[in-house]
Amino acid sequence: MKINGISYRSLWRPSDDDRSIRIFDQTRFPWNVEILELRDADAVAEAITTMQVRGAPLIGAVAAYGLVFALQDDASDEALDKAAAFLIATRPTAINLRWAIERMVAHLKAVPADERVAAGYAEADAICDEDVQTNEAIGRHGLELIREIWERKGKQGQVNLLTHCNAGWIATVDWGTALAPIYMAHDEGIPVHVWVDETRPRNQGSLLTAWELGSHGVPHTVIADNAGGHYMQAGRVDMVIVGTDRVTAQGDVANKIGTYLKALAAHDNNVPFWVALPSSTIDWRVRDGVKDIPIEERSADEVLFMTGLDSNGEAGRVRIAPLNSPAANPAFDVTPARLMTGLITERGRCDASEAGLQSLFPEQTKAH
Ligand SMILES: CSC[C@@H](O)[C@@H](O)C(=O)COP(=O)(O)O
Repeated sequence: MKINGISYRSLWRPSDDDRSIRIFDQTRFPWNVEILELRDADAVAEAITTMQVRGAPLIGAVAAYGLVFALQDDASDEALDKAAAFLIATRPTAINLRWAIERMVAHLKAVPADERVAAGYAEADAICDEDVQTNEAIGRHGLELIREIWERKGKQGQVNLLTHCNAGWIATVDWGTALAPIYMAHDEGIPVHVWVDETRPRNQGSLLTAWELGSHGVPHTVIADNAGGHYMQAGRVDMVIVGTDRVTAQGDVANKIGTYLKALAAHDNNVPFWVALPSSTIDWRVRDGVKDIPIEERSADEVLFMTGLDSNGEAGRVRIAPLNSPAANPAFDVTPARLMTGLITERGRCDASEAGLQSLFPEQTKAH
C-alpha cells in the first residue's frame, strides 16, 4: 500500500544480499513515519515485544527473519531450537508467530547447517510473498460480502462497516486481512464508510487504522469503543469485520480486547459479524478458545497513560488515573464461534465452526 504516493510493504529487505530487514516503527504512527533497520534476533524480539511491529501475520514474518539472523553465528540444530523458543516467547496470543517459526525450523532442519542462512532468507522471503497473496485473496472473498450489501441497499447511500483494532496492511506484509476487502470495495467505487474503534487501551483503531484508511482516502469515523453498540442499534452498521490473532479448530476467535463486546452487540442487533484470517492464524491444536488460548497481559501503563499530541503539536503521554490506582491490561479476548456470522479465509468463506473450517481445509482434519 502507499504512503504519500510511494508503495511499501510493512517489512522488506533492501536487496537480496542484504542481511537486515526494514520495518516501520508502529509505535510512532501516525505522528511520524520512521523506518527501523533490524539485523539481529535480539532487535527482532525487542521490536515484537514493544510492538514496533505488531499484527499477527506481520509478527510471524518478522520473527522468521529473526531466526535467520540468529543462525548467522551458529547454525547448529541446538542454536536453531534455542532461537526458535526465544522468538516464540515474545508474544503469546498471536499463533502466526509459532506457525512461522515452526515452518522455518522444519524447513531448515532438512538443510545442511552451512546452507541454513541462505535457505532461511529464501524461506522467510517466501512467507512474506505468500502473506501478500493470501491477504489479496481474503480481500477478494470479503469484497463479495460488501458488494452484496451494496446491491441489497439498491446502491443507495453507503456501506457502513465497523472494524476493531488494526487488521490493515501494517498488521500484515501488505493488504491486511479485515481491511483488504474494504480497500478493494473503495477502489472499485463502492462508497464505504468505516466506524473505527479500539480506542482503548492502545488506541490501535484511532492511531493506526484511521491513519491507514485516511492515507488511502477511505471515509471513516473514529468512535469511542463504547459507541459501537449504539450505532448497531441505530441501524448504522451494515457489517462488522475484524482480524484475529488465533482461531481454534471449532472457530472461536481471539482478537484485540473489546472484540467480544462488539460481537455481542452485533449478535443482539442482527448485524453480520465476520472475521478475516489467513489459515496461518488457525490453531488446529486447540478447540475451546476461552479455555485454551493464552491471553497476553500487557503493562498496566497502557491503561494508566494515553499518548497523543499536545496543544503544541508535541507527541507525549499523560496519566489518566489517580497516581496510586493499579490497572489490569488483558490485550485480547475470545469471541465464541456462536456469535459470528462466519470466517473469511484465503480459500473462501465458511461458518465459524469445526465443520466450516474442515470444509475449507480438509487436509488439516487428517493432520490433527
Ligand atoms: C491482521 S492482524 C489481526 C490481529 O493481529 C489484529 O486484529 C490485532 O488484534 C492486533 O493486535 P496487536 O496487539 O496490535 O498485535
